[in-house]
Amino acid sequence: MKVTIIGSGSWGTGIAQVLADNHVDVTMWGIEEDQINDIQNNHKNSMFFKDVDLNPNIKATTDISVVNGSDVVVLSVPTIAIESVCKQITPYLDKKTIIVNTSKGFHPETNERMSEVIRHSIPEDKLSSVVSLIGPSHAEEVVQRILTTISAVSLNPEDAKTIQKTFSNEYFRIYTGNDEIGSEMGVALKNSIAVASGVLSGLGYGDNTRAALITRGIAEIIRFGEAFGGKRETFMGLTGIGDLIVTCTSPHSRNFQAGYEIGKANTAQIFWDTNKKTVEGVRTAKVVHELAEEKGIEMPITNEIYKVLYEGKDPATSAKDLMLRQLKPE
Ligand SMILES: NC(=O)C1=CN([C@@H]2O[C@H](COP(=O)(O)OP(=O)(O)OC[C@H]3O[C@@H](n4cnc5c(N)ncnc54)[C@H](O)[C@@H]3O)[C@@H](O)[C@H]2O)C=CC1
Ligand SMILES: O=C(CO)COP(=O)(O)O
Repeated sequence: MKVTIIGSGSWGTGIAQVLADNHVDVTMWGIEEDQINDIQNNHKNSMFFKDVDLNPNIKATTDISVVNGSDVVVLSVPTIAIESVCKQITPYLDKKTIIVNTSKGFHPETNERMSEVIRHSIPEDKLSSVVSLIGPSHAEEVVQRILTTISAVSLNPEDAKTIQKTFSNEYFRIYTGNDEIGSEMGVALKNSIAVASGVLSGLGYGDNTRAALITRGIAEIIRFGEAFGGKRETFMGLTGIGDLIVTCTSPHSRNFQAGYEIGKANTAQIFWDTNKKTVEGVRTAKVVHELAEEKGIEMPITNEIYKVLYEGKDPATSAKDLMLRQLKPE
């Protein structure tokens, strides 16, 4: 089995570590020469994981023709880059290939889910199917082989099983699923709630507040996901509540970190002025706000985060407004 990983960032490196540990022939492709050289020559990706030794069998290159002959191609770039990397790899796909999506969010203009974007960007004769490999998994922990479970979700059950077998080992356990809509909605929407979790911590609120946010957050994720065809039970699994918990509670989460700085400063301007990291929940809040308005879905937390990020509302007022909304039964 030959696997190529597109993207040499944080999650691509986590995935490569798992595959190399499983004795899979794995090569990372990336555009950042420093990172690629670091991985190939020093077996490190120091930009993201200073003190972590990578499996020395991970190969890395800036030559896109490495995609040739791959049985599986894993896409580990931010959602804004998915369509363009699909177009870049297409000439080098020489058979029906399983494309593994690991990105969490929506297309920046069409608002499509990631599997939809990939199916629209890669011709049918080069695509076996799309498998979304998603769930609660901070790369910082996976590279250190900390026990992790996530899901291989696909409309093609055979390809989902292939990915399950290829990635599973004693520290990385993969379940399979077929609710593509519910799973991809769950992992996308949790990022905006994680920004809100960081904001609340930055404002100085505590554990009661976070528990309230996670509980009411999953309620609005379910309302939104069901309206688009996701199954309710999916949101109770790894790609729903599982990913919501890890992102809302972990200091590793860049969504949480971004929210924390916004809460501490009591303004999102600090984010727009300084952020250089991949923070998917910010754009997702905009997409979800727009789609929810169109469909008339009640999304109070996401809407407040949208107002903080895009309308200059101060987070302290947002938090109070959420508490003082019309009272209702749970
Ligand atoms: N970091 C994590 O723990 C996890 C991240 N994810 C998801 O994975 C996706 C990628 O995130 P990270 O790896 O964390 O981001 P990152 O910022 O650490 O790395 C992104 C990589 O994509 C590359 N890239 C960006 N635009 C590109 C383009 N046009 N062509 C080629 N390469 C390009 C960058 O050079 C970089 O190597 C996101 O959607 C994120 O939500 C999912 C699970 C865990
Ligand atoms: O999706 C993730 C963990 O499951 C990573 O979260 P962040 O993008 O917030 O770091």
